Amino acid sequence: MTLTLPTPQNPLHIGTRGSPLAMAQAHETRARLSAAFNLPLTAFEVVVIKVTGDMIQDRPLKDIGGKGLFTREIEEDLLAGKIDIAVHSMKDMPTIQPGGLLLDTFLPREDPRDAFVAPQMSALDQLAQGAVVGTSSLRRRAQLLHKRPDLQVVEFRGNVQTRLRKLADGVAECTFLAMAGLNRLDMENVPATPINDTDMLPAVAQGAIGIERRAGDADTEALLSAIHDTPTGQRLTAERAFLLTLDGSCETPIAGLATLDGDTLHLRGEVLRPDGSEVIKGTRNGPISDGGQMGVDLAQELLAQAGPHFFDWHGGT
Ligand SMILES: NCc1[nH]cc(CCC(=O)O)c1CC(=O)O
Repeated sequence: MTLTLPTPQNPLHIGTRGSPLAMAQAHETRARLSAAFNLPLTAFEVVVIKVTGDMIQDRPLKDIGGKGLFTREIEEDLLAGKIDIAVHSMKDMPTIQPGGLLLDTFLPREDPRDAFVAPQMSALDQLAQGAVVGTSSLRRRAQLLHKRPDLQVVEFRGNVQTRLRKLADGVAECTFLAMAGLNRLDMENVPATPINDTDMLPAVAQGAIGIERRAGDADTEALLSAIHDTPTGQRLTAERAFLLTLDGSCETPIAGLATLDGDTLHLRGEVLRPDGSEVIKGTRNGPISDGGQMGVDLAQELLAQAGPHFFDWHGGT
């Protein structure tokens, strides 16, 4: 079977959200595909798709329906053939894809850590008693309150640029962003300090870009296999199995990170009560090929420790 390559006359359509970070990720995907097959950039066309999550900026995500809001329209266009691939931040992706779609291509992972972002400070312990911190992430909020119950957390939605503007306007004294986003947008001028993953365990899949395709589209499958990063895929297999077993939704603060050392995969995971009052953590080490099962096992261990009432929280505030 021969592979039909895209051409400027018949380009491959790359679907993405329109945020600056999403656009940077789509253009990175395009550059990698063009380089892998020695094709002109014009053999790939970036198609911007409006998604509900980007249009509603004034309400917390958990009130308007959570993660799927950033992907539904894009996945519909992919299934309808309006685009051929969709580029996503893996941390925003549900663990199960709609029928007919596969999400199994990953670009080399960026720095998975969170960054502490504040104009005058470089670490959390410099924040005064009772300081106001801005984040819309339930995970970051719970992790912060666990360490510093004195802090006041205010909702901070929007893309990287919006959040930096709120910080400049004095809405909060600091905020938290993924290092990956800052690096991909070349924002060296942002006052950001990476936080050790031992101090703040990142979200599952943070820093990883995933590319979704239609099942059965053999040409696209062959194209994507040329830019897939196997180590990133191995790490995400463990982290996403952990998330899936915990049934992670936007309402449950969950963190997880896998790292590789030779043939060994090391997985750390934690679940928190949203108010930060309790954290349950665990680790697994094993052969890389067991990553998925290690994710399941670790999640089951944490669920057993948490007991039936740990997750009894349904927003309200
Ligand atoms: N939820 C928004 C989102 N999705 C992915 C990233 C950052 C890039 C990444 O983790 O790949 C961000 C912004 C942030 O958390 O600062």
